[in-house]
Amino acid sequence: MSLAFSKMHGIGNDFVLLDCRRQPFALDAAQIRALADRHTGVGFDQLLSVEPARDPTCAFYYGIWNADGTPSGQCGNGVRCVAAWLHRAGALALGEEVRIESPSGAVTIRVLDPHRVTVDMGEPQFDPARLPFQADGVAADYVIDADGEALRIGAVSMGNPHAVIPVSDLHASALERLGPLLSVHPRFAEGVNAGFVQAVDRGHLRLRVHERGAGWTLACGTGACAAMAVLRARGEVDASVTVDLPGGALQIDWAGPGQPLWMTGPAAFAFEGEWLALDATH
Ligand SMILES: N[C@@H](CCC[C@H](N)C(=O)O)C(=O)O
Repeated sequence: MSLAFSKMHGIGNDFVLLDCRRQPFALDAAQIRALADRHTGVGFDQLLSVEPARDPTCAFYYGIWNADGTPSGQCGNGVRCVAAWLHRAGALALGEEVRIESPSGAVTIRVLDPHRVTVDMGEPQFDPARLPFQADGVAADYVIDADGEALRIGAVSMGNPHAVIPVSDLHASALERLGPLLSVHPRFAEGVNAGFVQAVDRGHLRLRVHERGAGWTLACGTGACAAMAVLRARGEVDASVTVDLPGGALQIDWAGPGQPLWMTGPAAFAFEGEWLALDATH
């Protein structure tokens, strides 16, 4: 048996997207890892499925799995690709605002042009229990032990867990060690996406993210939302910020508590394909 797929990316964070609107998603973790293999499979940071909605107020549901086969609750670059894919499939008009359902709840999407999408990602959640992150209560920053080193981090959920670490040098060699170490830090019971952020000015950030389940990626959409939200909650950035990631830039807008956060950026098609090794993985 074979599996038809679309290969897409959002500023270099790459995806295999499956059309599961008529047949249910049926891959197990071993098959996801085989499909994710960049030498013997197709290769992706995340696998996305587009499925019928479970929530009647939403038009579709999308599932998210990391390259290591683990599920996630949210994917910022992925949801823009889902929106562009729905538009190309004729299921979403340009400019139409539609709610779609992620594993962590509904978001609202709008396709601005066939390759640019804006998304209401909901309100950032700072309660440590939402990540989950082991801490006594909500704080602007937390000190955690990373291999004997005391690190100051922010923690926020965008539907998935994020640690945000302000740094003065995004290319410091210590980050290569700290990213993988933080992603599996024991205070984050379900792992965490570790974002290292350098503030250029109040409207401009630079960011690198070591993603839970995928490693260093060229971009992380929820990571950009998380970095902006943490610095905005501290009063260090304005309500509209450009976040530069290794693969490109995202626009993040958040007025503050009680308001939704908007993420705007590109979504690109690479190719359509058919994976022929579906049965060979078992
Ligand atoms: N690349 C994504 C986030 C994907 C999921 C993440 N690795 C997790 O496990 O939560 C994005 O663009 O947000």
